[in-house]
Amino acid sequence: MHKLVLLRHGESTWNLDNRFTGWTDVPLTATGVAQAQAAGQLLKAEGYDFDIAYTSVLSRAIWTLWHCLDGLERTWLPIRNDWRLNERHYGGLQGLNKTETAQKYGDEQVLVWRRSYDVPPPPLAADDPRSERGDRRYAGVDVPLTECLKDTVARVIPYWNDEIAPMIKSGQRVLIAAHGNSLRALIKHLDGISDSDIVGLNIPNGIPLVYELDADLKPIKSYYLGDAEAIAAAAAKVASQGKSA
Ligand SMILES: O=C(O)[C@H](O)COP(=O)(O)O
Repeated sequence: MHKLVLLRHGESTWNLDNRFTGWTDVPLTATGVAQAQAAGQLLKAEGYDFDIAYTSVLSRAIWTLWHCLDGLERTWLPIRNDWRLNERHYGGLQGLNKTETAQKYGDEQVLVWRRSYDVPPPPLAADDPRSERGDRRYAGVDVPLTECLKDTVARVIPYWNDEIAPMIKSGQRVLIAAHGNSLRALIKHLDGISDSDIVGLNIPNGIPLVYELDADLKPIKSYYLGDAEAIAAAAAKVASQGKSA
């Protein structure tokens, strides 16, 4: 049996402001730092240890991983960064307030943009100053102008299959610090969640999610570490972020 731990980054400044973030590179808040440290300490207290960690190329996930590894007393572990673990690209919504967007376009439209499997938000124009094209960390990458979850699945799962899954199968204990929607993409794949049911999956910030996997990496069970009520409340809060009132 293998154990895989998934961790959504701690609260970011744009989580706090309730803004669509996507590939925008925003920092953690003090709360986000504390969540990441606490996640590491909790993992340590529960007896978890790791051999390698994966994260995206976005600072909020990277710092979450660093603080978590600090809490775990494992700052020396090897880390692999890859853009394919980045948050889903939120297109022209990046930077907009989620409540204001719902007031303008309606709750239903915002739910479609946030949670539908195959409807992307409106794209950024290629010359929009918000575009990450030209950012040197993406040299050689066909930087998207928007993505639906299906597009995110199409980059996360090849990375999982080619890089992370073989590592786990070889016996390495893996920690992944990533983002709400890149983790939703991975969880959809692991748990075989349908395109319609994935709409209801919301991942709270900074709480370790453990997957127990069989030899073929099929989930045996999965669970968050920590207080179940607080975790359910945090997930419900994420779900409601795109509502007009
Ligand atoms: O990119 C963002 O805005 C968040 O990290 C995830 O947002 P969502 O829960 O609205 O998809």
